[in-house]
Amino acid sequence: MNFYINGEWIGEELEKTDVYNPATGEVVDQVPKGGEREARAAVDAAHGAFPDWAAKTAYERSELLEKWYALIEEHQDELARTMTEEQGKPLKEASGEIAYSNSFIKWYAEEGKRVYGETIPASATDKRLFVIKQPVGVVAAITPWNFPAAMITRKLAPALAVGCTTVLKPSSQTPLTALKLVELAEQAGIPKGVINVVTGSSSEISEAWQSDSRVRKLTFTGSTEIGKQLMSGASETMKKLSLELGGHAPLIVTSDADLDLAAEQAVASKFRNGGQTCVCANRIFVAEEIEEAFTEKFADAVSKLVVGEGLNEETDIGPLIDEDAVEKVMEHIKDATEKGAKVVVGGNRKDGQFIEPTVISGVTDNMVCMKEETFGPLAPISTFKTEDEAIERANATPYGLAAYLFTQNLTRAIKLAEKLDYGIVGVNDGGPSAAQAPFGGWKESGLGREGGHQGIEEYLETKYVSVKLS
Ligand SMILES: NC(=O)c1ccc[n+]([C@@H]2O[C@H](COP(=O)([O-])OP(=O)(O)OC[C@H]3O[C@@H](n4cnc5c(N)ncnc54)[C@H](O)[C@@H]3O)[C@@H](O)[C@H]2O)c1
Ligand SMILES: O=C[C@H](O)CS(=O)(=O)O
Repeated sequence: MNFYINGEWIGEELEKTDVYNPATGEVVDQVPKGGEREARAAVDAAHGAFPDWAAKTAYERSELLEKWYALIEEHQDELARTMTEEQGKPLKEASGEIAYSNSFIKWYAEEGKRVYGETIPASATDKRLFVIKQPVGVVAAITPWNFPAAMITRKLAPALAVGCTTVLKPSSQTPLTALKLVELAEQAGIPKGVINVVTGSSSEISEAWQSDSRVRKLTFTGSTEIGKQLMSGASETMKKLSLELGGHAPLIVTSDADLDLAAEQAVASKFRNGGQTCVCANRIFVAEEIEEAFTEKFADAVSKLVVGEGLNEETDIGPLIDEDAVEKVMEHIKDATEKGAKVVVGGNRKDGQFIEPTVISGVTDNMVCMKEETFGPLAPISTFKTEDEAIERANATPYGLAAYLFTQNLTRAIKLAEKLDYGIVGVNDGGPSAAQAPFGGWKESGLGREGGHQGIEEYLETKYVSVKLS
């Protein structure tokens, strides 16, 4: 597949990069290896298209987003298959992600029509004070491999809804889903230059965009390490920033939790996308008096998860994205067991890039898996004696994206949720993410929000207008 700049599919003449199927190692397709020249051409296109796109009414832009939404619905199966082939997640999850990604388009097609300003009572009779909201301008978006559709529409939908134009660099490991989404945007009639996609050298492309003063917003989803680099680069031209970064979610099971629900939701949170999800439960804290009962239920459910190629209907756990990811998970397991943790389920690497869904118990905070984002199918269980201990340990991390809490006591739920230093807290809910709600992290998990009415503010500038009457 080629990439898309100013309404043209180009890149045929460029060197190509292979896109691999992580389940089989086979080459699925190739994409052009773009660089600085293509990155600048994309900004030229977006900058040129901005005035006309911003001048449309929110209703006109909404109609085009709705057409895009309808085409994605129509092509959901094809998109899901493409995602599974390039990212590895089970087809049922890929279909779910397409629907989730499309929900952002639907939500922001409407939300764009509700960008309100305000009037402010003046302190002088000959003045009128107004606040208006205007689109930021050209937006650069850089996205990760683990959610090849949702991480893109979670940015493009609000940006387009308010009149911004965009340049996008998807992960070089999973560019095909992004390119197919943009094919459908073109078919929907979204004008040339409004969406531009470049595949290729991350550093060359992002450096070109960071240094270009015409790019007024950088929105990045990925690791905290890269996010910090981009934050620094964006400061050169004072771009608005949205950073959706790494997570290290605690999942706390209190003594009065519904253990069947807690086990079910812990499996859902931990093993979605094979654990390669920023809001996955990474550390499971269980009240010591119910450790045995919870671990039995949780381990029993984990032992039933089917590992295999994502295109097989019965698969629950697909491959990890690459060899580095496999080695990281196996290192976390090795480190923990060498320090005294016990393998309750799994623990072994299978052929290729597959790892058995793994549960370890007797975990202590000196183990690497309790300090670093594992990003794979490893569930470490550690016990706690008091709620204060659980909260203190849960918060003892530079990350602050998602946290989970299981209790049947409403007062306890509210009080503990308020004490967790995280941007997202699931109470008896392992899957809180939704287009209508603000998704984002505290501390080193990021800046800004995606989703909800908060998510549209990221693409708007506020302007205060003071009128002195004659
Ligand atoms: N908070 C969230 O919403 C969220 C969502 C998904 C993933 N993540 C995080 O992303 C990470 C996994 O994704 P990943 O491996 O793709 O992350 P990554 O940071 O390695 O890459 C993310 C994107 O940045 C690009 N990139 C890599 N190096 C770059 C550089 N030097 N300059 C500019 N761009 C560069 C990559 O090509 C990719 O497109 C995990 O830490 C996960 O927690 C966070
Ligand atoms: O991996 C990160 C995604 O943002 C997770 S979610 O699908 O939005 O919950």
